[in-house]
Amino acid sequence: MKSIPLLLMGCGGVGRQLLQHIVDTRSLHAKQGLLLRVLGVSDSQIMVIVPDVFTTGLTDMHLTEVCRLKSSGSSLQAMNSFGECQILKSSEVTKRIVDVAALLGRSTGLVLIDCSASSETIGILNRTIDLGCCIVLANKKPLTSQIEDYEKLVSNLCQIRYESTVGAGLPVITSLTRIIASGDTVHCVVGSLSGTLGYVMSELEGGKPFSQVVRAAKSLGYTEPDPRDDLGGMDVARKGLILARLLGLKINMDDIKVDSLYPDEMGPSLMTTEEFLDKGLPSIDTTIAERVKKSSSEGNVLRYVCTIEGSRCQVGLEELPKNTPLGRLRGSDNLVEIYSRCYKELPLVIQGAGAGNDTTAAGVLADIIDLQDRFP
Ligand SMILES: NC(=O)C1=CN([C@@H]2O[C@H](COP(=O)(O)OP(=O)(O)OC[C@H]3O[C@@H](n4cnc5c(N)ncnc54)[C@H](OP(=O)(O)O)[C@@H]3O)[C@@H](O)[C@H]2O)C=CC1
Ligand SMILES: N[C@@H](CC=O)C(=O)O
Repeated sequence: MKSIPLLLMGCGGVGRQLLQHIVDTRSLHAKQGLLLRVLGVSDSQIMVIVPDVFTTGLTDMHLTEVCRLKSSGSSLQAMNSFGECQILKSSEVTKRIVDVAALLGRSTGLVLIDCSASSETIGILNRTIDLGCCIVLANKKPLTSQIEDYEKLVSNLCQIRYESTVGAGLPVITSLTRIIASGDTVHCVVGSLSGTLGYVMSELEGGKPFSQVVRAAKSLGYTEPDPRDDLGGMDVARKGLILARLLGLKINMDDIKVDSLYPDEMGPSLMTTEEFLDKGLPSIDTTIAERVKKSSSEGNVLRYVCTIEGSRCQVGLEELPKNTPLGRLRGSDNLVEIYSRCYKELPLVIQGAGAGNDTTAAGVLADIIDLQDRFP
């Protein structure tokens, strides 16, 4: 049996669902000769880790308890009632991850998984890569900071997978990587890359208030921890930047034109997320409803579109005819059109659920399995 040791950073909606998928697919993976050995799990405060990282892993009972505690809002500290686990404070976590990476990187191998929504993980991901380990990301932030960090992270493509950062479980990165590897030239990528904004825009067409549909998107697990990341266009811009960099553009976030759906005075430095949801959003319900009504009266719909063409990447709200592929999009579906030498008149189209814990965690799990040849 091939054993793949894993360390997971981030135990929110996606991280917990990943643990659940790992437990649920034990017999499937055993038939394929694979054992996913979860050595440790961390959130922003605590890491739970096995003392012997060479041979053991957290049991399925441990993993289920981690999910139960985090879902109920409890601290992972309560895992200390399981004698077999070590509990580390956040100040001790980085050192332990690096120690484990140094021990396992060039022996059994290790996959460090980033299901956090933090930009603080960049340093540890880079050090882990240097120690010969693999990384799998759902978190877009490490890939969308300065170009030097991005180039370091992707310097050895055998060690990194990040499919879920764009399109959740959809094969967007894989498809583009294959097209590029074949020598085909990509001229343009255009699409709706936000499950949240896709859901919000199509629900608004039914006349529901903006504030209500944003709350629904949050409870369905589509939004970022702070939905302003979605509504302000930053989350789509990050996905656009990841795709643009994959296409070879040496650009940073500052080079992307981003349209926001909420005004500056509702920004994160001026109100909390709860204030934004309770007071900020309802105050713009009418403005947004009028915008939707106006576009509908002209036979159009509003869609939040990302376009990468030449050296330009831009994201923003566009009025599109109802009867176009993007105009027909419903719910959290993403749609990506890739125009290249081979896909010239008719693009390669990738469409499907683009957000949600289940599909995102499935994408992360598939990335882990895709790395299996790196393990002895
Ligand atoms: N939901 C979706 O549809 C998709 C999500 N993603 C990405 O997946 C990631 C996770 O999303 P989601 O699960 O919804 O987010 P959540 O906010 O539910 O979870 C984030 C988790 O990360 C933990 N965390 C924060 N900082 C750190 C840190 N420095 N080290 C370790 N853990 C940390 C948080 O800890 P604590 O619990 O203590 O707060 C929390 O457990 C995000 O980056 C998101 O962009 C990508 C594609 C789709
Ligand atoms: N908040 C994101 C989740 C996936 O990246 C979205 O709505 O698409």
